[in-house]
Amino acid sequence: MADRLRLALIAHDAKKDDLVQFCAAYLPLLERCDIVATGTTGHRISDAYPKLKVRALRSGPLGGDQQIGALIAEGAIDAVIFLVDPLTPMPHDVDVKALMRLAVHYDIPIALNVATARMVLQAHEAH
Ligand SMILES: O=C(CO)COP(=O)(O)O
Repeated sequence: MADRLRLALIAHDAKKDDLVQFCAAYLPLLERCDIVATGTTGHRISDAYPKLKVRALRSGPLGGDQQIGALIAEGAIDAVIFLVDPLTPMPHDVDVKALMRLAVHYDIPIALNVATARMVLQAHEAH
């Protein structure tokens, strides 16, 4: 693993506020991460926390999930926090599935809700 945690942050629309709030609790740790995010999520995080280093890719429905999947395949991501909305059908569901499939295949921790996201960052903090 690289010195700085290379963290992917993604949230569906109904979960973006939860992700912004979640990040508030881990700002010192997140300041030591290289964060990559899907477009709208990345801009929400950057606007809320200008000190964080966030690289915003395409919006999820326009290829952002696929870009993060490709980074996973290249070995460029250490962990994914992806707050998914289980109640809303998504036009880009296949892209979301593909990202999850690659995270599973490459054995990259992927947190799909806040409870697991806490565990992922706490495990990193403990190192
Ligand atoms: O749709 C998403 C993930 O599937 C998130 O994309 P945005 O961060 O661009 O909203």
